[in-house]
Amino acid sequence: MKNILVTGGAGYIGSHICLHLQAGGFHPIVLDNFSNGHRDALAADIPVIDGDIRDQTALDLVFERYHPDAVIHMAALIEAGVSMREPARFYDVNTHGSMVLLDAMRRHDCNRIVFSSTAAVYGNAGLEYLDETLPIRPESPYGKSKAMVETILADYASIYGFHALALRYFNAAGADPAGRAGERHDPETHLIPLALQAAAGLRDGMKIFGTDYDTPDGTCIRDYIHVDDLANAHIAALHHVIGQTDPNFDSINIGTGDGCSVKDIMQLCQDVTGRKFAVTNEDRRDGDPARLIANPAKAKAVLGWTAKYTDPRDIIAHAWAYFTKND
Ligand SMILES: NC(=O)c1ccc[n+]([C@@H]2O[C@H](COP(=O)([O-])OP(=O)(O)OC[C@H]3O[C@@H](n4cnc5c(N)ncnc54)[C@H](O)[C@@H]3O)[C@@H](O)[C@H]2O)c1
Ligand SMILES: O=c1ccn([C@@H]2O[C@H](COP(=O)(O)OP(=O)(O)O[C@H]3O[C@H](CO)[C@@H](O)[C@H](O)[C@H]3O)[C@@H](O)[C@H]2O)c(=O)[nH]1
Repeated sequence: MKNILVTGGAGYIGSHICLHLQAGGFHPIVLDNFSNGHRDALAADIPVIDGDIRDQTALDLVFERYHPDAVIHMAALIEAGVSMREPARFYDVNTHGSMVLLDAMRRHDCNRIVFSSTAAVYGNAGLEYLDETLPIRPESPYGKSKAMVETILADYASIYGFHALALRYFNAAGADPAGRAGERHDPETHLIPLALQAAAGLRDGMKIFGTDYDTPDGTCIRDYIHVDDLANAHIAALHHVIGQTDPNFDSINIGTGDGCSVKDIMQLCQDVTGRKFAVTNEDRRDGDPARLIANPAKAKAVLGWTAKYTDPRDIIAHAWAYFTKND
């Protein structure tokens, strides 16, 4: 059984990936500093180290004890909007933290890594679909902090012989279809969980950040990808980097290929939950690209992966089921 170090594994996406790793015959070991994660989001038999990716000593202990065969590196600060006000924290955790981790991997002869990148690296490309051949132009320090890690990984592949794959996720949403895990950010900033809180009467209503974008209804468009599909993509990615003979770096989009506007999501959340809530228009949020929709063809070609959940109603329904069970 292969040992897989999952940094940030106690977070939203990480906890779903751990479920899939265990089901897929891997042995996850989680390193998380619990700045945004939950111990009870993980099965009791998963070793969990409460530590920071910027802490060389903590990393040395983990590598010496568990000798991971590969790393899934998810630990990061995640909110593009916050990064517009506090860039230093994002470069420190996301970029510098990744370098400390990569150097621990080198010290301990572990050179296979799947990295959580983001659609935010594309910025405002002005195109209908985004594919991996486009030049990247991130708008926010968050997107830039991730783009820098992609650049570093490319050099570590060509110079140090790493096998590295960056998965550029579009907007993760939903919850484990069996209800074992879900999204629990506090404070919450993501669109769908906030709308579900509004549907449940836990907040007064929803604000739409920007209605004057160059999109059909004026609100931002995103490609919402089910967290269960995202977790499956990681299993495929892991098999890919573990099976690779020659060192390599590559970036692959993980999305559905379809987009929903903020207004679409407001309506769908009210339809799926059967509850109405107030929606008001606000100014734009800094750092938001108008439109992010994946061309998912490369994921299919290279990893044999495609999204199973293509109807956003299913994504919202799973998130709502988890929310109503746990709140
Ligand atoms: N949620 C999305 O839509 C989305 C989209 C694209 C990319 N991503 C990327 O996916 C990854 C996971 O995102 P998420 O939504 O699950 O976020 P999350 O905040 O739920 O998970 C991140 C985890 O990393 C941990 N962490 C943060 N800083 C750390 C540090 N210095 N050392 C150790 N652990 C640390 C947090 O405690 C948390 O458990 C992130 O890298 C994020 O940038 C997320
Ligand atoms: O109360 C709200 C919250 C969000 N939005 C809008 O909804 C869209 C989606 O926002 P959000 O759910 O916060 O996600 P993103 O800012 O698109 O970022 C997510 O998706 C990115 C990939 O596209 C990841 O890299 C990030 O980590 C992840 O937070 C954006 O246009 C926001 O302006 C609102 O209008 N009102």
